[in-house]
Amino acid sequence: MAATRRLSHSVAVITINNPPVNALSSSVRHGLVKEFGEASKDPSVKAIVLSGASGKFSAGADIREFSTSAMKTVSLEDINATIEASRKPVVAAIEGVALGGGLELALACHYRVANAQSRVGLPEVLIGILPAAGGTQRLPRLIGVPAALDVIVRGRDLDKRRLSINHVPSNPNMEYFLDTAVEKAKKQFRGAQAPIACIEAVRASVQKPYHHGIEKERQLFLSLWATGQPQAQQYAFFSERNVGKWTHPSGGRWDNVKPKPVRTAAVIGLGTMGRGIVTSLAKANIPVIALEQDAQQLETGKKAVNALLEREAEKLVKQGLTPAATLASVCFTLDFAELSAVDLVIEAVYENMKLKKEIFSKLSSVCKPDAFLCTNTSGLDIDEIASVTNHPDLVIGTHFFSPANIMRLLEVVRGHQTSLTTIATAMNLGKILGKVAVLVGNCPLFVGNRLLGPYLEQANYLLEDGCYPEDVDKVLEDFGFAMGPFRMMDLAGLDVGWRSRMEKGLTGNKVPPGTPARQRQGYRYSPLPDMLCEIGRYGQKAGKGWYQYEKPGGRFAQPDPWVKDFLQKYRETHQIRPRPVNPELILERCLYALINEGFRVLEDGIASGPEDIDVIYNNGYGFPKHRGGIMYHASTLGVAKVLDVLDTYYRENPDVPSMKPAFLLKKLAAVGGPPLKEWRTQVGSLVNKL
Ligand SMILES: CCCCCCCC/C=C\C/C=C/C(=O)SCCNC(=O)CCNC(=O)[C@H](O)C(C)(C)COP(=O)(O)OP(=O)(O)OC[C@H]1O[C@@H](n2cnc3c(N)ncnc32)[C@H](O)[C@@H]1OP(=O)(O)O
Repeated sequence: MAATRRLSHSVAVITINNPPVNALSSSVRHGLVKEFGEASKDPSVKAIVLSGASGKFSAGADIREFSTSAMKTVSLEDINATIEASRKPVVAAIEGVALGGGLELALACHYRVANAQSRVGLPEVLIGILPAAGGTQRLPRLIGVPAALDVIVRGRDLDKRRLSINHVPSNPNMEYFLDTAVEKAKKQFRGAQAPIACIEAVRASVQKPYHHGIEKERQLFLSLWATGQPQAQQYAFFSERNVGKWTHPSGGRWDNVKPKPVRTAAVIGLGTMGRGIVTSLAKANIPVIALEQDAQQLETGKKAVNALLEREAEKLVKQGLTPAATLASVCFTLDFAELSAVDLVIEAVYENMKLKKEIFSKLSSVCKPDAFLCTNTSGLDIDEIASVTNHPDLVIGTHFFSPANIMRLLEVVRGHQTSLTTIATAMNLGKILGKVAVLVGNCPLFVGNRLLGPYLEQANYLLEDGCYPEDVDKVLEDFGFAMGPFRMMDLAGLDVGWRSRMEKGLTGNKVPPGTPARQRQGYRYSPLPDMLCEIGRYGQKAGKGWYQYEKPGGRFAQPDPWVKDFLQKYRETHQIRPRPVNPELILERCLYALINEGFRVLEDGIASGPEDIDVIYNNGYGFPKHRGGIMYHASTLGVAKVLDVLDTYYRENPDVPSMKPAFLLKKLAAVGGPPLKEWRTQVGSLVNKL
């Protein structure tokens, strides 16, 4: 786990060896104590070098040990204190990664040398804790409080090499500076405790001698641990890694099916999604052909892609890096024939089955026979799209999230005939693009958007019952969501859902005459969003929706007196007596709707485990990571409680079928509410559609 070798006569090199990332597990820590003790005692050793095997210094504490008694054995800070106190010079030789406890170890050394490619940082805050092995005390002493806060509170990597691009630390009014940082972190991280604890620990480095600071750091760690947030965030961390390990009932798996290389790609359609996808491919150095249907749209798309690439380049330059992606790696065309040699195509035209089928049929005749054909649909049937091609086994859904060059989530949707190689290639492409790819089954709206349905339905019912959009949004944003449902609808555009409801005959002229306004097929229905669309209130892009904005396309949502008046009149028309709905109830109704649909997705075999749903919702829909995810949250509430609340609601509202408790939820409650990691086994007995 840690071994020493001698260089020349006098230098001892201690190497941490714990594949794959040299995490500082209990046995590594014991190894370090032993090797360091021996090197210190050996009179022939004049200097000690600490390094990591396989080109990685260390990714920090072993996160899997946090919930175990192994944490209580020899502490990293004790090791750090011993290293720092050494009379012999100790040098950290950093390669690859020095993250978290790995960097704290390096900070305790007397000198640090790093190769130019190393990633150095304190990402503890991202898994709900703080750097509690002296990091919050030593880093401010090394680089000053403002720079240290930036690294510790945001979990950012330290700038690679070019110190000249850093601001000179200046702190005339430290208390005010730190108080402001706390206020900012509260707003930015919405309920996450780790960033606040990080700031308080750094405050201790300013106010107190080192050993007091270290004590404070430890106390803060322990109180953070008691909040449950670290456990939730660490679950989210491992879930993101687990979803890459996809499996298929036929026995195909991530580790026994080889992806094909994607050397060239094409994107069809240069609307918002297409532009982002082209940029994402170009950033990953994949030459891409971008196709539009007419010269004007092609030119507009080209300008937009250029602007996105420039923005990406600016970001890299600010970090002291050299941008690789340029417009030169993108070829713009109107001619399908130019797609004849590409390895993979991503269709990103608007959501219309007829159009998508026309495109796929054309692709099937112009592309080479082994080209992978992906559709960026956000919910249409992959099998129907595949049915018009010669090779339905090469067709797969790649559902990107907007803006596609920034959002990390990629839902990879497998059709019934999609081959294992196609799955492996799409999942691998996600990785190459720097995304977290989750394999899901084919059902209307897939996983993420399917869950949105019952959630938005409840949000609309809350307006009918007496709430206003800002009341509902506030509750969900206070819970930690990046955005409440109404701000989210305004951002996405209300017309998207409206068009889909018109196609389904839920609104517009296909609704049978005599249908009650608030009912469809005997079930409760809220026509509120349709009514907004009918008068052009499509959301942000129209300058008005559930809120009003400073201008069309404006971003600053303001409660709109018109909406208040509209809702009051609506309630009067339908003789609804408004009643106060307390925040707990708002939260419960929206969250439980999400959770229940999550259980249905699992029982339908559309997602292979609760972690998959959580990764999708955390990364695509702004669910707060410090709460783990929707399904993780359900497990902390307890399935019995969730079932009880849903049961009560459904008994009182039998016309809202989305709240009828899922079969799997009942099954889990019946077997005593096993821990989340055992849920897959319960799902296993149900039909797997993946
Ligand atoms: C009880 C109270 C006592 C109070 C005292 C408290 C003492 C606290 C002590 C010290 C504080 C220090 C805390 C920490 O150091 S926390 C850890 C901080 N480090 C991180 O968050 C880094 C996390 N890892 C990564 O970002 C990446 O994994 C990477 C950049 C290192 C490598 O990325 P990549 O090459 O893409 O590989 P993967 O992400 O897929 O990872 C490979 C493999 O390794 C596992 N893994 C990664 N990091 C860790 C880790 N720190 N601990 C355990 N396991 C880790 C990862 O899960 C993958 O595993 P696999 O899926 O099984 O292959």
